[in-house]
Amino acid sequence: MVNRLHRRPEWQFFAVLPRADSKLATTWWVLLLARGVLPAVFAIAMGWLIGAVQHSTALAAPLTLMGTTFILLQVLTPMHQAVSANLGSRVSAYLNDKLAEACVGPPGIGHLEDPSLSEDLTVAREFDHGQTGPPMYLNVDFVAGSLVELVGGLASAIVLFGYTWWAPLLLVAAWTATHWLLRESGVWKDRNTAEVRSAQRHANYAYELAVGPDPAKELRLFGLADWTVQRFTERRRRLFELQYAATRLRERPMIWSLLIIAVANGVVFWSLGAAAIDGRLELDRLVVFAQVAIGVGMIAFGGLNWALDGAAAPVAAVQRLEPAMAPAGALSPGTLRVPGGAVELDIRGLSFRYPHADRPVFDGLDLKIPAGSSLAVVGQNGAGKTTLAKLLCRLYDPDSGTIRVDGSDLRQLDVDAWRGRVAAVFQDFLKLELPLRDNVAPAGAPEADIRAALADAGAADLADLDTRLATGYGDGTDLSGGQWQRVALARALCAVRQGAGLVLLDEPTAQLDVRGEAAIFDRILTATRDVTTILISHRFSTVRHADRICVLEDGHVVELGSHDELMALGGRYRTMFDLQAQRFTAEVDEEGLSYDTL
Ligand SMILES: Nc1ncnc2c1ncn2[C@@H]1O[C@H](COP(=O)(O)OP(=O)(O)OP(=O)(O)O)[C@@H](O)[C@H]1O
Repeated sequence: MVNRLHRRPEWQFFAVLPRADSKLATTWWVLLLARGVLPAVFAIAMGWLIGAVQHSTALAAPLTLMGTTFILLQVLTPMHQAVSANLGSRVSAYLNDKLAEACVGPPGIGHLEDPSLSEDLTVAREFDHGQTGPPMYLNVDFVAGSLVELVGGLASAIVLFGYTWWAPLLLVAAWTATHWLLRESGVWKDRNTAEVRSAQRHANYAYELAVGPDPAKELRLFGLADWTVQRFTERRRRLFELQYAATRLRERPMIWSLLIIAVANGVVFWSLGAAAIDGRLELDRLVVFAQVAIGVGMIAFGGLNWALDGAAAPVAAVQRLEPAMAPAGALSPGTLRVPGGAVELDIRGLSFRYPHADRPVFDGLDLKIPAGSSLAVVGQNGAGKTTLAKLLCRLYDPDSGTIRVDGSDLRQLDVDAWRGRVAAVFQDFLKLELPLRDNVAPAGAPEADIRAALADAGAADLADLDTRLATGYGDGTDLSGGQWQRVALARALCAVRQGAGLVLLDEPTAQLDVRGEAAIFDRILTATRDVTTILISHRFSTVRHADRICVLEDGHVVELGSHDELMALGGRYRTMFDLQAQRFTAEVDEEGLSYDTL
């Protein structure tokens, strides 16, 4: 029972408030309780004043109480609103931190590619985006307002006990019954179903398509602008339909609610009236009890309302994500470190399947890569080349089989220490909105190494090291696709200068022009000659320079050897090479530079 209560999103929301800011949360609760009880105090003060007038006693005390209560009612509301807005912002900041920790914390990346977590990730950002309701800084005030009503209703009920025990019980039961009867129409139920979350995610995606500068080009070019707007509108409409269905008032329970409330109030007010006529209830007490009897109705409008539902859902999503992401992105802990220099890799019986994927990418892969050698990996799209690079970086652990690094199982190595020994350029490499210097050496490196790495990548004159590589900043600039790729290459080459023993290059020259690629590739090979290099590429003009080439197919190595050996073999490699060669002719340009075409 207590556990179930703890798991409720509403509970999680209230538990987060003091964690976000304990002082503000305490102030928020104190103001909330004060605002809640003040209407009942005002009713008592009014009764007191009427009594004083009736009995001609001193008016100063009841008038002071009434005045003070009235002023407090006026003053505490804006104060509470300001505290709520502040607390809401703190809660957002707290949740953002938690979310960032949950995403960045795990050493692997399985949790970020796990489809079962992506919907919660969308809902979790609602406290900031406010796509389906008010954002957190507004919502905390709405929650406060509803709780003030709830406390007000309860305070009124307590005062009503002064009249008789059954009246408050009857009214509280009646007003609470409306909650129960209207629960099907109640917004705290059905608003965060998997269907709603999925609709929300689709709406979010459509929105990002519509506003992002990257998709903007092709959306326009392919005439998809209207389609995007339509998709966004449709998904939003679907979202609202689902929310409406979850929140619309159902007729029958509504009629029952009205009936119960009418009967309960009728009984209480009939009793109050009868007592007043019989002379059992003086006018001053009648005024107080009649006011609080009406006040009990506030219970119906307070508490579990849509604001609390909207505020609690993202909190609950963040709380769910925290424990779910850690195991999904976990890797077995290791402590070993490999000595410096080039590493030897020995892959045996490697099997791996992405979470929730129907089939494995590898199912018994064997491959040995001698220290200091270069290996090119070729194969059709989807053959598993990038996945192999991810496994070698230990972004995932294999399901079975081993990857041995200088004889040690990769799983037994200290993850951070191993990653310090690996340099990689992925197809979707990182573009940091930071100066060129930090893009080349995010963890810092001597300036001479940064400049040398840039020169090796053919980017010596690209920009000043302190130029920020991003538009949207006063001093920033953006680069072309090929220029960015040179920066990513420089980052890997700089890491080699800092002691990396394995370099993974996944289509490192895909965005370079043929001449740039030819000029740069020899320099890359020279810069990486003392380390183990794995090159993934569809460009056979670059692939042929590797010491050995391996052809991946269906998760297995189907051919392995030098360019000449594989050409002599006349198998897959030869076929792919010849196919590409037909489209190229060797050229010597006006400067006498021979493009290394096939
Ligand atoms: N995050 C993921 N979740 C599930 N499946 C994935 C994921 N990433 C890749 N895959 C699947 O794994 C297989 C191997 O993908 P991978 O990216 O390694 O191929 P690749 O050989 O690098 O392809 P390409 O030449 O197109 O870059 C593909 O079938 C792909 O659909």
